[in-house]
Amino acid sequence: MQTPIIEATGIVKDYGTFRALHSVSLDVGTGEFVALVGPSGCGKTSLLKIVAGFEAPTEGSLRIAGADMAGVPAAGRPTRMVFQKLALFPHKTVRDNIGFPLKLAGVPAREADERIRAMLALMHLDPAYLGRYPAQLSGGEQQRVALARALVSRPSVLLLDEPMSALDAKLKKSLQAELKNLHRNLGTSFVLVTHDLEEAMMLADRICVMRAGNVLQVGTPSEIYYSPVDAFVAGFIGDTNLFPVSIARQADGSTAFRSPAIEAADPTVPGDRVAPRVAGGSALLMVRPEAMRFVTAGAPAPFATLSGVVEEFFIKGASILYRVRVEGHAVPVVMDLSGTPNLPAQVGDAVTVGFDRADCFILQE
Ligand SMILES: Nc1ncnc2c1ncn2[C@@H]1O[C@H](COP(=O)(O)OP(=O)(O)OP(=O)(O)O)[C@@H](O)[C@H]1O
Repeated sequence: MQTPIIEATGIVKDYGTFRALHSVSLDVGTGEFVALVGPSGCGKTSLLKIVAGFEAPTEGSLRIAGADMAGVPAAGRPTRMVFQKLALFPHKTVRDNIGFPLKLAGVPAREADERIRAMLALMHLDPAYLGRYPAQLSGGEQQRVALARALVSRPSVLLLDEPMSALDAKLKKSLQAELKNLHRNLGTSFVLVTHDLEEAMMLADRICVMRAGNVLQVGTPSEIYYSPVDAFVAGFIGDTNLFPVSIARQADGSTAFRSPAIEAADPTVPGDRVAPRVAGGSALLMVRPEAMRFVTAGAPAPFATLSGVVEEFFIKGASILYRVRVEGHAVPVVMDLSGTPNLPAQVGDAVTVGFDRADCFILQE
């Protein structure tokens, strides 16, 4: 990570007797894009509001750009926040909405006009919109105006609280692309709260997974997806296979596993394919659905196999999702379609499913 712009250390937040954040620590690098994800009520918005200065932490320290933020009001911080629910002034035009922070800062009219127009162009909004009121814009356009207003004062950090959740799928896609471009071009650090995991994976340099007021894991999308710290993170970030196994750690750092459903000549995985907290005894063997394949005659033998019967399948455009019943469990298998209409298996077919050692990861139950 580059030099941190945000350093949140041991942040506790109590609302009355309810503790919403339990000693949360998170650093965000200068120019970095971090997504906060986690189930509803886990404390994402509380953390964002503490960074923005809309809530004070009960305990802990927050530094932004090296300065302690204790007692610094929201307006005095180098941060701006964009909310899920639009916070545009309904009775002000687009020009006055975007220009509002500049007016507060006493920026001369001519410079303000130039900056407002530059923001409009950056957000791909027509200058003819300057005289319109928010109600005369689509939801996506309103969010672009809200982004323009947040960015016009050139903050070091942009805080985004589910800015796209009220938009339809198509608008959402275009605004996501816009955000990615903005981030690339501006050098501003972004912290995005989102429920949409695909969005987090697509946009963020690092993802912070929270649960019940705690940070469970912070990592790149690939670390979170392929090396989750526990079964909760694994299941939260995408569909996955979690096979119950009994394990024994070996002297050389590798781990041997046993499962009645899985056949393998040498059932061991290297130490780097085991989550740090895993001890011995029972554990879960994770294999992502797209790392599983049907075993066919003549193809190289996989590391391990399971036998079952195809229960159902769904064609999802370029790929196909199979659910294979193995000893009472439905095992998801996702494969790319080869471009032919011939499917690799039909419902009711007996199949052998295989996967490679490099695609295994062992987690605590
Ligand atoms: N002002 C408040 N007073 C009392 N409790 C609050 C207040 N704000 C939030 N909470 C509680 O704190 C917890 C965390 O809320 P927060 O809004 O930070 O969660 P979240 O992860 O952003 O949730 P969501 O994804 O649903 O927006 C929740 O249980 C919520 O009910």
